[in-house]
Amino acid sequence: MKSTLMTPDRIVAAVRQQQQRFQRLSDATLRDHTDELRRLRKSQHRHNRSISSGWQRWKRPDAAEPMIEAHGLMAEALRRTTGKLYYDVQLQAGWILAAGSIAEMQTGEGKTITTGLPAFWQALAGRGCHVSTVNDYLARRDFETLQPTFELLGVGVGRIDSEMSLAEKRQAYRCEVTYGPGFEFGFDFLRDQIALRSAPRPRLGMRHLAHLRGQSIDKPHSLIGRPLACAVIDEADSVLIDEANTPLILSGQEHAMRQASSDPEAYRVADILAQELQPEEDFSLDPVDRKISFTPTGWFRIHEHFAKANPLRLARAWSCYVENALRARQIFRRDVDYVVRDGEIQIVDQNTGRIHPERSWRNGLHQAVQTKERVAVVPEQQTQARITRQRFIGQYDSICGLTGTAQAAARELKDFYRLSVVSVPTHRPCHRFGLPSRHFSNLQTKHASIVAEIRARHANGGPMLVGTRTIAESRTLSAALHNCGIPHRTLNGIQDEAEADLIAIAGQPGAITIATNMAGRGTDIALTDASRARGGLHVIATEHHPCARVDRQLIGRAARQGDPGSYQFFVSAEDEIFQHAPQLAESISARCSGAPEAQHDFSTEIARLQNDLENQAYQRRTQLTRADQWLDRVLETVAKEAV
Ligand SMILES: Nc1ncnc2c1ncn2[C@@H]1O[C@H](COP(=O)(O)OP(=O)(O)OP(=O)(O)O)[C@@H](O)[C@H]1O
Repeated sequence: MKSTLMTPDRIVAAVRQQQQRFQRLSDATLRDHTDELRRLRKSQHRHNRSISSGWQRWKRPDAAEPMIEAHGLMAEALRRTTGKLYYDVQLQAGWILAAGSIAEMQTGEGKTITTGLPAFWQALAGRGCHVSTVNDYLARRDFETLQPTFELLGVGVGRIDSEMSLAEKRQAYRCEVTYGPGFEFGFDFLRDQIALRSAPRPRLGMRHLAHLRGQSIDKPHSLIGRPLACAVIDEADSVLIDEANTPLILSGQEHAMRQASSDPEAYRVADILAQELQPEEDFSLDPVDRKISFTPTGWFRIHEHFAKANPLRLARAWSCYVENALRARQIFRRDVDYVVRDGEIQIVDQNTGRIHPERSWRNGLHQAVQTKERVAVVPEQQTQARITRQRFIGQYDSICGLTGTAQAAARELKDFYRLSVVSVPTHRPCHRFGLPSRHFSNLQTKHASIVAEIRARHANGGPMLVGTRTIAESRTLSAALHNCGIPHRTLNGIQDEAEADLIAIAGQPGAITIATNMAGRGTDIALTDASRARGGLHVIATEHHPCARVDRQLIGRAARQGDPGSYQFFVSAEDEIFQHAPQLAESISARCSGAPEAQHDFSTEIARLQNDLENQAYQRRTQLTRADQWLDRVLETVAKEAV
């Protein structure tokens, strides 16, 4: 007997059929259809039938019908507003997402417009849908792309960013679809938790009484968002996996803390001592875990010095000041971990390459770095609320996501978020061409070879993207190109030009763009016919990232949508990744003896190293989750005992 379940082909054919039907209707009639679907979705939700319960459920034709109609409407609205027709693979991915799974779509396959399909479907349920991206730039770009489409269908759409006032944000959250960077949704959630905590509690039994009367107890007026219903997460592996180790922390200044810890003299004295302490003799340094351990001699010197620190107002043990000062001097590097701008220390996010002026390190470390850099020491901030990303994501009733690099993280997505990954084929065959990696003994020879390579390729006139790990390296290469008179542009967060303007010209013939990880994910470099004819975008990756997915995202800037494109890695034994594998660094150096470049390919060994590092990171995240779950159980027990 033939199966009646909806297969990807049937789904696509059914959506196309709906779209054809809608093509004959006016914009106003499309809005009427949206209203009808809205009523249906809301009533389904009231009867608790509509929450995504997995991909399989939506393969049943009866369940699938409203979703097919919704996707047909969205497809027609997209055509009218942007002139684009969803590709079959995008409709398949939209379906996977709307059914609550992760869709793996290769880089450049058009995830931006695909997010519109699940967002529209979820918005119809009337509880708000967040479309979460990794940064402000992508949130704005994606919002601007789909705003006219949603508006044509009469769906309210808004956007949040960290610069907005609370009133502007409240307005954006009232919309049916809200775009924003994932971390900002998290911070607003924390702000609301603080507001709820400080609001007067209703008297015992009032909530129950109000419920019986069909009333609701008013929430504090200061709330920014509304209960978290659904999130469509772009670059899902970055948000759900890579950032899972970094909790969201909302800080503020409190009087007592300010009094105790803002004494710049304490940081200054600690900084002087940190410069006197000797490695090995007084302390040892673990660059991988970024930890300092003091030797007995070191402890003696710290306590000896304490006499000088004694009259100062200290917020914590004196040794913590010295340890922070040492970490600031030995581990935290300017133009790598932070930049100094406008008289401030501004943190660089190591995953995204973006600079975050609003962030600060905690427990006195930020002040230690300020002291080292001789900028004004600002009062220490105190944690007001914190939440791990996993716990925050768990607050949504349903989530789905998409990324070009999901399969490599499939086990973790299943274990931690109960999300399945479904791979979607590419729209056109991919023509990305990888050149053999090149290996050097030291940074200097590697940089010289990169410059020589750029110069040689520049003659051909194809556009180039040079992806660096750090701002410092982007500056080094930029200076070298400048000395050779090779015109180029730099995208590293401290450039003068606007990011969108730089991206807009990066695909033109002869364009050379040196960029940190800022351009590593989500960035769409559009080619011209002339640059296609010269082989498309060529990506030079100047270093391997510990996480292979990040490397794949970078090379995924080339050869998108069936365009030609190529990439090549340049590796040196002094690259940061080899801090985790000194023997491998030695092997590379040994193979270079007598020559600047190794005549051996180390790609397999490097892939193995990345795999090991990913496993270690996975273990760390598992521990964090277990600690979180343990905390949940403790809180639950305490709450039960209190009743
Ligand atoms: N259906 C379509 N018709 C025409 N052009 C499309 C279509 N879908 C996507 N594009 C174009 O393809 C390019 C890549 O799209 P987009 O940046 O959304 O890809 P992506 O999958 O998000 O990439 P990344 O993996 O790098 O984040 C864009 O220029 C976009 O306009």
